[in-house]
Amino acid sequence: MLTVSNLNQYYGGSHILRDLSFEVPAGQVTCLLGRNGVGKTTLLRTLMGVVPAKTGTLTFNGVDLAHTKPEDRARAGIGYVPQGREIFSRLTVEENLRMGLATQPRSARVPELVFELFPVLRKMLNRRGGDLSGGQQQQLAIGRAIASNPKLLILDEPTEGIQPSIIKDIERAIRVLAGRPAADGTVSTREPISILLCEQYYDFARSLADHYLVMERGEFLKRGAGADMERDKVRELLAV
Ligand SMILES: Nc1ncnc2c1ncn2[C@@H]1O[C@H](COP(=O)(O)OP(=O)(O)OP(=O)(O)O)[C@@H](O)[C@H]1O
Repeated sequence: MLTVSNLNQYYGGSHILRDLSFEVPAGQVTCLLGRNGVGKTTLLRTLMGVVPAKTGTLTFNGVDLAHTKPEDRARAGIGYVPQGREIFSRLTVEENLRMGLATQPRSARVPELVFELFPVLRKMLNRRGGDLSGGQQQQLAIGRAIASNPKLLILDEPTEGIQPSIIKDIERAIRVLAGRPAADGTVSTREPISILLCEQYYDFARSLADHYLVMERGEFLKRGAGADMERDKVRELLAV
């Protein structure tokens, strides 16, 4: 479980994250929603240590990570799929996936799970990242994060600019990772991964969320159970 307390973040003089406290419960899907520019990406980058938090505490499974580097957080079991994917366009798919093994023992190999979730990546192992479609690159970015064997996976708008068929694949992958039953009723025997999913696509978030958080101007405007998103009129809160 990830526990965040009184987190504050600034860009220069702008107060971007305002005293945020929340939890990402183990083995569940927590969706972070909010309009453009409210601070979602800044929050995820702060959780990952890409930008250091100004104040606040952050513990992951009881370990204080607030003053650690991104690689330490990755080593602690936090995987990150950044907005815009940030794959290496000149490296092959296989080399990109192997980047995810950087925090693993030398003998580690790309887990079979990556190819089970995204079979297209196996077919394209020798292609350069830059030659893949946007949707395939998103699958590669998620695959790379899974290769690091995370206990918590943080995804920043994985559906942004992605075609519907690949959105379906990504949704299915998140379900499998979170230990939900597949369409045929089978359930993976793997330990479920906790998911923190930042999204603007309401229906996608709604279909996956155990919990939701709605952000506005660096604060949480509303939070609750995924099952209550309709009742709580979350869709209206995201409308421009
Ligand atoms: N590196 C930066 N330097 C200064 N200001 C920034 C920087 N990155 C983001 N901001 C500003 O911080 C605020 C929050 O941005 P952020 O990207 O976290 O929002 P967001 O909710 O993720 O939006 P989006 O959905 O568009 O990515 C915005 O006003 C943005 O202009």
